[in-house]
Amino acid sequence: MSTMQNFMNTEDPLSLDRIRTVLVRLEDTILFSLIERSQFAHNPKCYTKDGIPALKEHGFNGSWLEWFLKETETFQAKARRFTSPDETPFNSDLPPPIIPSLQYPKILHPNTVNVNPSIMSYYVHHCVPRITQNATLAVAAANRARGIKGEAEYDDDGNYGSAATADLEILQAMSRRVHYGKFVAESKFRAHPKEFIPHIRKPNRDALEALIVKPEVERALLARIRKKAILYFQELDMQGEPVGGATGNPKSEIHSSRPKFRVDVDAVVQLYEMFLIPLTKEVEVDYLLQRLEGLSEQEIQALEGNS
Ligand SMILES: C=C(O[C@@H]1C=C(C(=O)O)C=C[C@H]1O)C(=O)O
Repeated sequence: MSTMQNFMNTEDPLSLDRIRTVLVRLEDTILFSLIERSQFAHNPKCYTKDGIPALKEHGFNGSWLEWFLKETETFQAKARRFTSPDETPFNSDLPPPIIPSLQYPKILHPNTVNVNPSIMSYYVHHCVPRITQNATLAVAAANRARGIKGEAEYDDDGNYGSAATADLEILQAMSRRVHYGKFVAESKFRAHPKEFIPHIRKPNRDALEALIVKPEVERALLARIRKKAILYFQELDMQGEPVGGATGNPKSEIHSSRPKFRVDVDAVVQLYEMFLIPLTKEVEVDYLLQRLEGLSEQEIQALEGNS
């Protein structure tokens, strides 16, 4: 489903149920992109400023991933990706679209909320090492078999382009997911503006968070993510039988009781529980704190009267 269908072809773009279906669909995008990235080793030199010396020779002063992101977002900006209110770029100095922007309905209040630097930092330092563990250990074993020991090329398989392509899919999907919190916040605000306005006028993050948090939705989400991760990540052999799991087939040479997973299931549940959900709530509160900016006292009172 294209971004446009989220806004242009729906009678109620701020229906909380509709917004939540977008978040559910993004779960699949994120999980399958994590599977793609998990095929390649950590390749830590792709994430450090001087990891790939050729970049500086080509005038870029950043990491391989940052270069990949800048080049990709530059093209996407020309193709008007970032005129959509649900896309938030990691780079700021991007060119304008070469074709006219689509006329999206004015749904969100003008805002400057962009938490992509936090997404990038968490992804590079906490996510990549964990989701690439299987491939990294396989590269290390292959290197040891060739007599390469210790630090030398320990967790590098040279797949810098393929790994960065998967990194971008994950980063842009996580960014979309987290910044969708703006639509969630707008929907909740419009439903009960009178409840929110006092805590925006006199900024109170805790009070605003108490108004937006839905523990039952979070519990259901985490249970769903664990089920999806177990289903999507389990390794199957050519016959579609679980690898490493008890198959019940006496001929199977694999009788260990622990199935093998391409990506660590707990890592993905924690990605949501420890990072994506908390950051989405931060985005909701950050957005709400900007929700009255530019409105006259009369406009604010009209909002209060409408609730
Ligand atoms: C996104 C929402 O707001 C909050 C954030 C959630 C999340 O990040 O998954 C889930 C429930 C709420 O605590 C929502 O209400 O759906």
